Amino acid sequence: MSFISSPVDWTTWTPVIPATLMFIVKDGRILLIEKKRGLGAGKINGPGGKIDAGETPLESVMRETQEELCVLPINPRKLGELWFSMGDIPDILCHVYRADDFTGTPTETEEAVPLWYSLQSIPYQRMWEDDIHWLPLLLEDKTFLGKFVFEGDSMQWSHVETGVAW
Ligand SMILES: Nc1ncnc2c1[nH]c(=O)n2[C@H]1C[C@H](O)[C@@H](COP(=O)(O)OP(=O)(O)OP(=O)(O)O)O1
Repeated sequence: MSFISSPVDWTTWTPVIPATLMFIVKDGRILLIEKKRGLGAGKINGPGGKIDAGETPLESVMRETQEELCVLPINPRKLGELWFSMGDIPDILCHVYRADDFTGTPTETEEAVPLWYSLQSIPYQRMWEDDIHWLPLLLEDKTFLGKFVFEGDSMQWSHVETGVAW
């Protein structure tokens, strides 16, 4: 089923789970992960995860990137937010960061396999369906707000605006 107008009233939508994503872009390549467990296991994504109680989004994305890949982003900046109405699981608000450098060596952990891709060969077919709607904006250094309605793994509706001030 596809909707022309949103099946969700975003003016009253209330996220349950705050989360983060980090994309490190360096020398014409992007550092992604193959997620080994949890929500989205088997998919390719950026490192990130749920924000712990008492953490800021920035603290969380630094911790998650260190835990999942053993690297620390340098000068991260927030470029986007993703609002996910998920249907069968609690709704997620995800803060999206970009960094252009890092310290450490990307290393496989219990949670993730590090994968470098050239910016011309990002594997969108192995990623969440929404990613192709906003990751190109992040690569252009543009800010964005994406709103997505999912049923299971299937995206039912999407809207992305750019030029958002965070
Ligand atoms: N649709 C979509 N596109 C892109 N990215 C995501 C989604 N849905 C999502 O949930 N995500 C991202 C947001 C988060 O970075 C992860 C989900 O976090 P999760 O792995 O469940 O959180 P952790 O804290 O690492 O997991 P546990 O430690 O609880 O296992 O996916």
